[in-house]
Amino acid sequence: MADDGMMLNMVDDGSAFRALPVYKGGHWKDRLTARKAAQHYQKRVATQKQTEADAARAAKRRRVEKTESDEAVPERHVATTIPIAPKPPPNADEQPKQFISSLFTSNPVPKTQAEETNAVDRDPVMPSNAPLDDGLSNFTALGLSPTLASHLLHKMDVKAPTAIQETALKELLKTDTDAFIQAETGSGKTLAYLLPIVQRLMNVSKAEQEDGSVGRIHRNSGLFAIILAPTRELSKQISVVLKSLLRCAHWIVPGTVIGGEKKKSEKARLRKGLNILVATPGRLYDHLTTTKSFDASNVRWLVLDEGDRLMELGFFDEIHRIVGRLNNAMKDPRRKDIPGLPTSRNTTLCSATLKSDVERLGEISLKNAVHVQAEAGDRDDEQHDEKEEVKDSDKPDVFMPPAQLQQSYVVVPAKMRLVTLYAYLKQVFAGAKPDSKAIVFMSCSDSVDFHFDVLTRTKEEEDDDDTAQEPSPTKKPINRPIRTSTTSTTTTTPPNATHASAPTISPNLHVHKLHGKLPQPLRTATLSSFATTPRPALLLCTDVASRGLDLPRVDAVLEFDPAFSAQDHLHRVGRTARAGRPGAAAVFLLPGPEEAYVDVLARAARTPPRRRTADDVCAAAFGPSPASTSASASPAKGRGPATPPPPPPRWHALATAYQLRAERWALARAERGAAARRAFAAHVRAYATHVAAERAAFDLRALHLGHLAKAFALRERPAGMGMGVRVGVGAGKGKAGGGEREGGGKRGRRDGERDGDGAAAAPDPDEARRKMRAKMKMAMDAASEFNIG
Ligand SMILES: Nc1ncnc2c1ncn2[C@@H]1O[C@H](COP(=O)(O)OP(=O)(O)OP(=O)(O)O)[C@@H](O)[C@H]1O
Repeated sequence: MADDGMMLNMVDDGSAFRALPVYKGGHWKDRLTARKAAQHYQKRVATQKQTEADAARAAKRRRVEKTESDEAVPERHVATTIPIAPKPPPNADEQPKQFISSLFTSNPVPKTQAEETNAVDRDPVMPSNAPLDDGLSNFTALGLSPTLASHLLHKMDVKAPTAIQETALKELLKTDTDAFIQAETGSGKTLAYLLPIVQRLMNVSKAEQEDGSVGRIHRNSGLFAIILAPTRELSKQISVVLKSLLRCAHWIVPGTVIGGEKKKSEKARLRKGLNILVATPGRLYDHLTTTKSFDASNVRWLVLDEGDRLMELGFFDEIHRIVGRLNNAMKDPRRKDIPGLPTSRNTTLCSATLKSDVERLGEISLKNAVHVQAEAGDRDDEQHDEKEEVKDSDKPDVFMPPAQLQQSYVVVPAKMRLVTLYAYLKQVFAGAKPDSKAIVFMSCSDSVDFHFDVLTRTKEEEDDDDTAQEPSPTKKPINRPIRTSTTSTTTTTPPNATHASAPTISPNLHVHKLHGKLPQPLRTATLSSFATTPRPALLLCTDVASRGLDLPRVDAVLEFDPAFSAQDHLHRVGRTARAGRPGAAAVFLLPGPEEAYVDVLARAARTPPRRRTADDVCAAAFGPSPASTSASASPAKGRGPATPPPPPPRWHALATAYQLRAERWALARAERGAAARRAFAAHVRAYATHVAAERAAFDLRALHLGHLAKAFALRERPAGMGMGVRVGVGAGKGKAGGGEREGGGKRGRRDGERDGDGAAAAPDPDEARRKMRAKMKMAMDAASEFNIG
């Protein structure tokens, strides 16, 4: 059954009193569609006016009747007699009926208003994570050797330290201490903990050259530092930075054990000897317990990078055991006393946040740690014991995005999400630099797959679509190999046409997708392609790419689906505006309860986020209305409507045409429809997993599934999804209010948050949500999918 967004296109009965715009160029079907959409819009406005006039006349008649007779008409009866739609004309049956995809009707009214600050030009903001260019801070002044400083400058293009690097070098180069490094995204935390370690190991070798008292470090001198990262991707990234740093100290040998290859080769590497090891916790613990040749007795530094992520992925127990083993290893008789290196082991914990789970990690790994932060004001009391750390954490989390990041939110009705995504991306890449990149975050893998296919559908698929008027489940599927990147589709639309058919996002765009269900080698190849392509590139991904990944030249981040928590949001938007570069981030919000999320955004922003609407984005992307469509018509003389309804803006037709093409494409092949339905169902399930503090903004019961289906190029809400999801009465009006419900609305009233657990199995909704969120994470980006060793 069509939802209320699907309107029957009534046959033109000749009542149109205003010439329709003439559409030129493009495919004939799209021109037809655009024309029908315009007709439909005019008819709807006329019908609305007629309905209002009829209602007014009926009310007047009733008032007159009431005064003439004591028989009053009951109010509710009156209500049902008001015509809600015009009767079809007598010859309607002779005309072909067509469903018109009405994107612009029955959309909820946004609650938020454009802020005045939107209109004001904001002062340029100084980047908060940029290298310091005050002329005072340079690496040699902070204690780095000229060799290392020159290597940074000439080989790594790192001229001056960032604020966190400056503080870390001051604290960690000369003193032996545990440290908790906390700084915003993209501020250079990796070099902040690597530089002191590398410099001190280089100093040891220097001492040997001067007085011959210490043997120069070589691969068999011992393992001095271990860096633990939560995922393979992050470990590899750290390893790349470390290797490029050590090109000026080639005798210091780095290595990795992160799984994904035969353990035998890792064992061989460990046996050969390494000085600095990058590892994932599971794999490291495995080697600590099973690899006999693995000697950890000389370890002087343990770094726990991305502490919050380590905890989220459940590595607490492994790290606890690793710390215990390393403590024991310090008493090993094989331990060498090397002047210049710390006598006991120093541990550094890096985390963007100071949440309680990170504190737990600190409790088991840190002792009298210094708190290394970029802002001087936050370092008043630098010496903390573990208890003091816990006290500090009682203050609100001060994790903020980089100051130069421009944040905005776009209020997008559910039905318009797909077309607005397309329009938004068109805008991002219009006139962008040739190597500009953008990332779009989605809530689940199925949604990423679906949107990747929709945005990159090929000409061949579109042609296939053109021949299909109806769904054809019997057609053989096109054998599309698994691909994670492709060039955006080209269409037959001539560049200067009147845009009856949707143009491409950008002719040279290289589109990628990344999520946890893809095999590891594909993920690695995709990331590498996205990072290195010289063309404009787009990455559609889940939260697999939200933490720690340092992808170059990302100018824009779009949260197509809002993050599951404010913390996740900050990590996601932190993929842009790195190391002082500019960046923009936007999040799509549905009109209604979701707009409450603006408060969460504002709390996690240094300046209030700007507000835009789907109309703003689409109008800008599809082009402004031509003068002919905005000119006001002269009032009609005599009886009849005093003012003709304004014609729709031209972009309505273009947006509608885009939507219809996507729908036709999805309907044309059974496998595409199935993918769309899968994405829809997974999206709705993911929707139920927002953290408790933000759940009010993401109320599953307020979700209009019929409208949302359109965002997945479906013409109606898929029936019988079996998601265990129920949508409440408030979920849009629909006919008789019953069309929106899964399972006829007779299921439990609060089962929206459950995923097939059944009501009895999940008595505590919070617990159920937590479980479901954990499940979603596992399905999207969690440890199992990273194959963490
Ligand atoms: N002093 C510097 N000057 C210029 N660029 C730098 C400097 N230090 C680091 N960078 C660059 O900044 C980028 C971000 O660094 P890094 O990944 O270490 O940040 P981070 O703080 O760990 O971010 P996240 O919290 O997102 O993991 C990298 O591309 C790195 O090469």
